[in-house]
Amino acid sequence: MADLIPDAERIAALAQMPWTYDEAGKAISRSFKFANFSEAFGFMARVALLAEKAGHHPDWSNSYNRVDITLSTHDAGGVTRNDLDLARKIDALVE
Ligand SMILES: C[C@H](O)[C@H](O)[C@H]1CNC2=NC(N)=NC(=O)C2=N1
Repeated sequence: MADLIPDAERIAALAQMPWTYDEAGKAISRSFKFANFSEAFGFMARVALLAEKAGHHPDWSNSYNRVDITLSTHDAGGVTRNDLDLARKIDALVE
Protein backbone atom coordinates (compact mmCIF):
# COMPACT_ATOMS: atom_id res chain seq x y z
CA MET A 1 0.00 0.00 0.00
CA ALA A 2 1.28 3.48 -0.88
CA ASP A 3 2.00 5.97 1.92
CA LEU A 4 0.00 9.16 2.43
CA ILE A 5 1.78 12.20 1.03
CA PRO A 6 2.89 14.68 3.71
CA ASP A 7 0.72 17.85 3.70
CA ALA A 8 3.49 20.18 2.52
CA GLU A 9 4.40 17.91 -0.36
CA ARG A 10 0.77 17.53 -1.43
CA ILE A 11 0.23 21.31 -1.28
CA ALA A 12 3.35 21.93 -3.38
CA ALA A 13 2.33 19.33 -5.97
CA LEU A 14 -1.23 20.62 -6.26
CA ALA A 15 0.00 24.20 -6.75
CA GLN A 16 1.26 22.97 -10.14
CA MET A 17 -1.84 20.98 -11.03
CA PRO A 18 -5.47 21.87 -11.86
CA TRP A 19 -6.80 19.63 -9.09
CA THR A 20 -8.16 20.73 -5.74
CA TYR A 21 -7.82 19.04 -2.39
CA ASP A 22 -10.94 18.28 -0.42
CA GLU A 23 -9.95 18.28 3.24
CA ALA A 24 -13.14 16.53 4.39
CA GLY A 25 -12.99 13.84 1.73
CA LYS A 26 -9.18 13.57 1.88
CA ALA A 27 -9.16 13.36 -1.89
CA ILE A 28 -8.28 15.42 -4.95
CA SER A 29 -10.80 16.32 -7.60
CA ARG A 30 -11.15 17.94 -10.98
CA SER A 31 -14.09 18.59 -13.32
CA PHE A 32 -13.76 18.11 -17.05
CA LYS A 33 -16.14 19.55 -19.65
CA PHE A 34 -16.46 18.40 -23.25
CA ALA A 35 -18.38 19.39 -26.35
CA ASN A 36 -20.94 16.64 -25.89
CA PHE A 37 -21.63 13.25 -24.29
CA SER A 38 -19.64 11.30 -26.88
CA GLU A 39 -16.51 13.29 -26.14
CA ALA A 40 -17.03 12.89 -22.40
CA PHE A 41 -17.58 9.16 -22.68
CA GLY A 42 -14.56 8.74 -24.96
CA PHE A 43 -12.48 10.48 -22.31
CA MET A 44 -13.87 8.17 -19.64
CA ALA A 45 -12.93 5.15 -21.75
CA ARG A 46 -9.36 6.42 -22.01
CA VAL A 47 -9.21 7.09 -18.27
CA ALA A 48 -10.57 3.60 -17.60
CA LEU A 49 -7.70 2.07 -19.59
CA LEU A 50 -5.15 4.18 -17.72
CA ALA A 51 -6.74 3.23 -14.40
CA GLU A 52 -6.69 -0.48 -15.16
CA LYS A 53 -3.05 -0.28 -16.21
CA ALA A 54 -2.16 1.59 -13.02
CA GLY A 55 -4.33 -0.65 -10.80
CA HIS A 56 -5.70 2.58 -9.38
CA HIS A 57 -9.23 3.74 -10.07
CA PRO A 58 -11.20 6.97 -10.05
CA ASP A 59 -14.38 7.75 -8.16
CA TRP A 60 -16.30 9.68 -10.76
CA SER A 61 -19.59 10.84 -12.13
CA ASN A 62 -20.76 11.85 -15.56
CA SER A 63 -23.58 14.15 -16.52
CA TYR A 64 -23.92 14.69 -20.29
CA ASN A 65 -20.71 16.55 -21.28
CA ARG A 66 -19.22 16.76 -17.79
CA VAL A 67 -17.00 14.30 -15.93
CA ASP A 68 -16.17 14.87 -12.26
CA ILE A 69 -13.25 12.84 -11.00
CA THR A 70 -12.15 12.27 -7.42
CA LEU A 71 -8.98 10.42 -6.56
CA SER A 72 -7.89 9.01 -3.23
CA THR A 73 -6.25 5.87 -2.02
CA HIS A 74 -8.94 4.14 -0.04
CA ASP A 75 -6.59 1.71 1.66
CA ALA A 76 -4.38 4.56 2.89
CA GLY A 77 -7.28 6.87 3.82
CA GLY A 78 -6.10 9.82 1.75
CA VAL A 79 -3.93 11.06 -1.08
CA THR A 80 -0.85 9.10 -2.08
CA ARG A 81 1.62 9.33 -4.95
CA ASN A 82 -0.64 6.92 -6.87
CA ASP A 83 -3.35 9.58 -6.94
CA LEU A 84 -1.02 12.33 -8.15
CA ASP A 85 0.44 9.99 -10.79
CA LEU A 86 -3.00 9.06 -12.11
CA ALA A 87 -4.12 12.72 -12.04
CA ARG A 88 -1.11 13.69 -14.17
CA LYS A 89 -1.84 10.92 -16.66
CA ILE A 90 -5.47 12.04 -16.87
CA ASP A 91 -4.38 15.65 -17.39
CA ALA A 92 -2.13 14.54 -20.25
CA LEU A 93 -5.21 13.15 -22.04
CA VAL A 94 -6.75 16.60 -22.29
CA GLU A 95 -3.62 18.69 -22.92
C1 LIG B 1 -6.56 -4.67 -4.42
C2 LIG B 1 -6.48 -3.44 -5.25
O1 LIG B 1 -5.18 -3.16 -5.67
C3 LIG B 1 -7.00 -2.23 -4.48
O2 LIG B 1 -8.34 -2.47 -4.09
C4 LIG B 1 -6.89 -0.94 -5.23
C5 LIG B 1 -7.68 -0.89 -6.52
N1 LIG B 1 -7.86 0.48 -6.97
C6 LIG B 1 -7.83 1.51 -6.11
N2 LIG B 1 -8.09 2.72 -6.52
C7 LIG B 1 -8.10 3.75 -5.70
N3 LIG B 1 -8.36 4.99 -6.15
N4 LIG B 1 -7.84 3.60 -4.38
C8 LIG B 1 -7.56 2.40 -3.87
O3 LIG B 1 -7.30 2.30 -2.67
C9 LIG B 1 -7.53 1.29 -4.75
N5 LIG B 1 -7.21 0.09 -4.33
